Amino acid sequence: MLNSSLSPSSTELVISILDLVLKEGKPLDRAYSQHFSGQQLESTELGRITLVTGDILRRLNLYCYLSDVKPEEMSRMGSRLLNVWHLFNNLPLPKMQYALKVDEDELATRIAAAKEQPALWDGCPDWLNEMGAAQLGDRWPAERVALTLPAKRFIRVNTLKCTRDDLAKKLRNERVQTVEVEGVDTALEVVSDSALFKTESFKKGWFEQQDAGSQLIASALGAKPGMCVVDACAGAGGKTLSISSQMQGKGRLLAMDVEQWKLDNLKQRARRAGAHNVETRIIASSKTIKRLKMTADRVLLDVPCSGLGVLKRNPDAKWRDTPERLPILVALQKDILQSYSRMVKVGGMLVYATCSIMPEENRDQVDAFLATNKHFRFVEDENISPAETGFDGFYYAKLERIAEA
Ligand SMILES: C[S@@+](CC[C@H](N)C(=O)[O-])C[C@H]1O[C@@H](n2cnc3c(N)ncnc32)[C@H](O)[C@@H]1O
Repeated sequence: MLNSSLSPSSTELVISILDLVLKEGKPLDRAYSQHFSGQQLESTELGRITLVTGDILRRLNLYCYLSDVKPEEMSRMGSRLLNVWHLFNNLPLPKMQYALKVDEDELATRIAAAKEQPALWDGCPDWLNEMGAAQLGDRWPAERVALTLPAKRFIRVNTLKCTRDDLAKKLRNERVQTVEVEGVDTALEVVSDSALFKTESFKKGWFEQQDAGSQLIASALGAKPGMCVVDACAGAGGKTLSISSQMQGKGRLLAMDVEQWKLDNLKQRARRAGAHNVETRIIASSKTIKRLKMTADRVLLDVPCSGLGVLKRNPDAKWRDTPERLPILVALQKDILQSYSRMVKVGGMLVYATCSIMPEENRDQVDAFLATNKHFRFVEDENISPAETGFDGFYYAKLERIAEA
């Protein structure tokens, strides 16, 4: 947490960002770019602003309750919420020109009352608390707490260009301190407060920012040089680039998605990373998939999901989302799994993955698929738990195709 108060101008900036996210529904990353572009802010000050904004969004209902401010009232009442945030974190009040006062006795009463309500204390909306408890039972409270913590910064070494040791040394020379992540060979955790994307190492494509859990999914695919691999929900290619490294840039790696702008972004990243075996293809209709019937040694289905495993990185999502979205996503995941699994050849492997911790999107989907697709066999699965690992939350299951149909 901070060891000194925010400056008045940074406090105002936090309030404006919160207003944009909570009143106008802007995703947090876009609200940041809208407010930061054109500002001459030091990277440490940027870090402090994002830290406070992120913490407020991770426990928004708690801070709203403590300050008696509604989320949609930020522009008018946000100064009181920011004052409460400072007091709650044992910091002197920021010296804002105009700020609503806080009654400290009332605040103490509200803190005591909030401590009695675990979901409120952990910044969890009621619908999510009910869903988590229903789906995860005893495991939910620990996950709820873990999703309230700040996300760690992980990077993935691009083994097409360097080793993990080379990268750690080079970053040290650029004043970025890292530590190795146990159990994830390609990951480093960034432990200094440095501007990563301005480093030479980044410009040369030596690393990508990627959560350690996400790196585990790409390696579960077990792609090898010379194979034919399809990453069918590739997005902007976080996992595609990781897979290309595993393949040492040799063989065919087809990255597909329904959104062309994401694939365009992926192409740029692949160029910087030297991932020359990546080919992109838009999924225009079911024919795109049919044409690839039983051609792939490996297929990754990193399906669209609720994102409920990555809430510490995207805390704004839990205040925008509703429980009604889940069944729609579950139906889409089911369709994708059924239809895209056709691309796997006999003896080939399918990895189904999500960035959710909810069984309904994970093991339940896999069990339902296996019940009607006897030509696939279950190999293994893993729940990557934020509470147990400190990573974001993910799930993957590995399925082998054992017959034509
Ligand atoms: C979880 S994201 C993928 C993230 C990406 N694999 C990565 O590591 O950066 C899911 C992706 O699925 C895509 N998608 C949505 N519907 C799809 C469909 N019917 N077929 C293929 N991809 C789809 C979305 O555009 C999104 O990019």
